[in-house]
Amino acid sequence: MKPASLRKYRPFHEKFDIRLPDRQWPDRHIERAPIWCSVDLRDGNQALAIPMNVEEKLEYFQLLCDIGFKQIEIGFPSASDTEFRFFRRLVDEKLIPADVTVQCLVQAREHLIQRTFEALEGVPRSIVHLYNSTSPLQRKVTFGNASKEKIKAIAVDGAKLVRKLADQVTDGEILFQYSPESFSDTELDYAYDICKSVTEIWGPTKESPIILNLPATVEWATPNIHADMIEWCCRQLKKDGLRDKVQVSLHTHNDRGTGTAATELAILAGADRVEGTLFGNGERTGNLDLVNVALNLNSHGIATGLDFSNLDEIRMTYQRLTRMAVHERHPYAGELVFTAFSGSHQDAIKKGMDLIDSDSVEWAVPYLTIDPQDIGRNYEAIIRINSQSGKGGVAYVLDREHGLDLPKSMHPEVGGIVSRQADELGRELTIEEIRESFFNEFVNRNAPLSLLDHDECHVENANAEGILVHQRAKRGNEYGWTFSLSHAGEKSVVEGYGNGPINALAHALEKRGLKDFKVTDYRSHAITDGSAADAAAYVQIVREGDNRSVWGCGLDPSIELAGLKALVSAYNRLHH
Ligand SMILES: CC(=O)SCCNC(=O)CCNC(=O)[C@H](O)C(C)(C)COP(=O)(O)OP(=O)(O)OC[C@H]1O[C@@H](n2cnc3c(N)ncnc32)[C@H](O)[C@@H]1OP(=O)(O)O
Ligand SMILES: CC(C)C(=O)C(=O)O
Ligand SMILES: [Mg+2]
Repeated sequence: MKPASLRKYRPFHEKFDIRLPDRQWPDRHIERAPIWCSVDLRDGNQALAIPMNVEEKLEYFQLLCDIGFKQIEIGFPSASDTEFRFFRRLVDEKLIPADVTVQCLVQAREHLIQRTFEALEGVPRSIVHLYNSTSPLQRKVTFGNASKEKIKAIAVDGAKLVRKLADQVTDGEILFQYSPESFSDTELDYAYDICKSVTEIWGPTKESPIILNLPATVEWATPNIHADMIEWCCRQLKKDGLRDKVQVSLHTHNDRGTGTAATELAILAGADRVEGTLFGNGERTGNLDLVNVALNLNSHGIATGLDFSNLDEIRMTYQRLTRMAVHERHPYAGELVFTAFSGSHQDAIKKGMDLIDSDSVEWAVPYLTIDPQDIGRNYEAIIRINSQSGKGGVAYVLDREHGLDLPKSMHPEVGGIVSRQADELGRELTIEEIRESFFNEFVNRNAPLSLLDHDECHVENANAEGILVHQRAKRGNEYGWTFSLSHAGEKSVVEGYGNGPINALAHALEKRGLKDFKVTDYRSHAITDGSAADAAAYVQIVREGDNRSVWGCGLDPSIELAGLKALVSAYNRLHH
């Protein structure tokens, strides 16, 4: 026997008896974006503890227009004076762009419909969105055991009144939309029957279609059931010769956390239009997040007509006006969604970003579904360093932020030191702290050994004509340098020979009895980030005896001196 806490919920198949064995949606692909309609100013606004005031709604409306929405549900003008005044401000101050259609929601009730048409005076083009609730639960609970006929009559009477008042409008075009609210738990054939009756009253044509909005007012079921319901309705419309006269619209909520999935599957099932809000604001767990669905489409190369290239700014405006927060892990918009802390993710992202930099057209960076730059995010935040981070991430930050392109075999040594520091501090390190940690440990170290000066050695030699000329001192293939050194406070000037200055310095140290190492690796590069130093050099030495290897780094405007400083740094790290 199930516990009472489970017995009170009915199994899926008892609650949703939808039979569609030859469903087509699972094998389809989304090939183009739906028509978008923002319901932020209505469904979003009605869910706020402090609904937006008129000025805030005006700013939000502008934001939606800037993003590119062409259909915007601006509110419920018959519901309150604020709603009415907001709408009139839009109309009277001519704030509605010519290519934007505003939509007004109204319950199928006479006085509210009348008032809505008063608000519509002088609007060039609008959608009157009529609704009434249809599910068995709402019929029983909200409407006191109202019969199916009675509920259908509410819709039919409302549709007739809307038709009549629209016919009297002479200064604007009125489009029609009907929602059987609570469609998601209404008997399908009954919901469709009401929709069909409303459609017949409104008499749509191919050129002037109506919108049937089929809301998942509450998300009761899995997304596949929602998709089946939508496909079933689309098929019925086709059978009745209405499919091309009706735009099928989706309006999902997110009670089970699958609003986005439900919408995407229902687009596959044939829907033409999608209603939702920015970042999914709305009743309870919210409406569909339009940003999420649109950017999902973008991530498969589908144009949406919506511009989220400055998503951070949009998010901040949204937060200010709604007083809602967007979670750090919210798809696309969250502060942390393009950030990796963990070592293996950082390693893969760094490798992917390096390849993208060089020659690729196709986005192929592990762990990142889209290029953060598409939505105005920069690469800075992609990799952040804490104790979970690895060498790849540290190298990435030093490279991206400080222009230091460390040799690969140097990464483990640097990564180990930086992530130990993060572990000790028990927190994330800032970009500056990472730089400081690297500089303190690896760069231009000058104790116990320091290089005070260096110069090329020259000698006077007689040329073929017997004239004395000044020439580089040379032994075989090796040139000579003099180095002014200080070791543990003791100064000396030593000559050294080598095929380059680094080997010559190693030779000079050998002559001073300080050489217990071999130079095993060297690389240098120009620094492109415009910092004071222009060249970076990295030298690895290995101690003869215990084989301990260390890297050092030198920074200097002269690439030659940068190399010498790198060797001195490595020496000092080995002898610290
Ligand atoms: C799923 C959705 O998001 S639907 C949109 C919901 N949005 C809003 O409600 C925001 C704006 N709403 C409002 O300001 C108000 O609710 C109004 C102005 C629309 C209506 O307010 P009121 O008339 O005071 O009533 P209230 O909202 O409490 O409605 C309850 C009554 O309306 C009835 N009702 C609801 N819809 C309908 C309808 N389409 N036809 C007839 N009666 C209806 C209910 O049965 C209930 O009747 P009862 O009082 O006899 O039990
Ligand atoms: C009014 C309707 C469309 C609604 O918001 C819903 O059903 O969720
Ligand atoms: Mg809703």
